[in-house]
Amino acid sequence: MKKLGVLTSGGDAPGMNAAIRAVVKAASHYHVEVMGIQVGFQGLIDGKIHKLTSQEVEDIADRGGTILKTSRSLEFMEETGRKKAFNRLKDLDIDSVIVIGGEGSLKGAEKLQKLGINVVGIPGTIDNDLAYTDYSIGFDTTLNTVLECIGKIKDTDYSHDKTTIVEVMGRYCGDLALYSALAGGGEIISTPERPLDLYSICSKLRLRMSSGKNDNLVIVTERMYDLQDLQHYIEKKLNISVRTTSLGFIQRGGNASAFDRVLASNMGVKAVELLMNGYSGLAVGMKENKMIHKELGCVNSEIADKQDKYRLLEKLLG
Ligand SMILES: Nc1ncnc2c1ncn2[C@@H]1O[C@H](COP(=O)(O)OP(=O)(O)OP(=O)(O)O)[C@@H](O)[C@H]1O
Ligand SMILES: O=P(O)(O)OC[C@H]1O[C@](O)(CO)[C@@H](O)[C@@H]1O
Ligand SMILES: [Mg+2]
Repeated sequence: MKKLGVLTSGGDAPGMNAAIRAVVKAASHYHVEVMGIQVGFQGLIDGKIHKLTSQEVEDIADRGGTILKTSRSLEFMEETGRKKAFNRLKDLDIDSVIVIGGEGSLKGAEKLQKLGINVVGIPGTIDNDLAYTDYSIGFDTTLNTVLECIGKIKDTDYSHDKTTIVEVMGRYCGDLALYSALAGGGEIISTPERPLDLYSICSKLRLRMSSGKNDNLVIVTERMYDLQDLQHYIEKKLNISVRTTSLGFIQRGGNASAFDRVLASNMGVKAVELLMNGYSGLAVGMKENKMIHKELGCVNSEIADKQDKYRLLEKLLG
């Protein structure tokens, strides 16, 4: 490896900074120069690239967001944009790039690799929607933020005997809702993997109310319902008053959890080591507590099997 570029892309995720730190530290261990590519693939196209020093990343492991900034680049989706990005790398003699981002970013990484750059991807997204890895960087921190918020909502729900609908992020993946419920943060959940229709949500609520539980938390993944319609439907059907909270961007910020920092550190170092050993076109991940790597082409098509987790949930929620 001659010179390494690193970028963050897609939604920011807590732990991305810890991954950047690990990449820079590991590269410096092998005496490889690292260039920080600002603002994701768009910054690469625009040439926003500077040398990243060990000093610059010394104190960033805990910080949420990404010091490199990020973007969703429409231009990189086009071949002409990607060609510009490729030329920027060639001009600066950067032969290898580490892409930290979600499933979209790893698709972008695969395309960059096909242009002849050595590329390794690191999964960084709060959505945890990459099936090849048990966890992506950011998911654990966000899950903890969601649980903290839900805990607060539950206090007021209990005091007023109220039902609340809480909408969490995840794009088309229900993991944030699923794991929140597994951790005791919700009694009724609806996710893209196991969607409930309005009628079923009311039936479940009715059952809980008939057993004397009048403060109930319905946790749903974003983009599944018009929240106002859902609230009004339940209110009318069950003759109760319902509150609705969409947790929004509070979920994406905040200091990275210890888990995410350690995961990011492992992944950052592993990505550099793969490149040092001549590998390319791979994404690093974690499966059953072990670091793994897979071909970028495969990671993008793998579908997650969540059966076990949903079976566990059935036993917990009854
Ligand atoms: N098929 C693709 N080809 C080339 N580039 C892509 C492709 N899909 C996504 N990208 C690039 O990756 C960027 C980020 O993708 P996306 O918006 O899907 O976020 P993500 O990486 O999945 O992260 P998150 O879901 O956490 O926000 C896109 O804006 C685009 O620049
Ligand atoms: O920041 P934006 O572009 O509004 O994206 C929001 C999306 O990003 C995520 O926070 C992370 O992918 C999703 O959960 C959410 O759907
Ligand atoms: Mg995504």
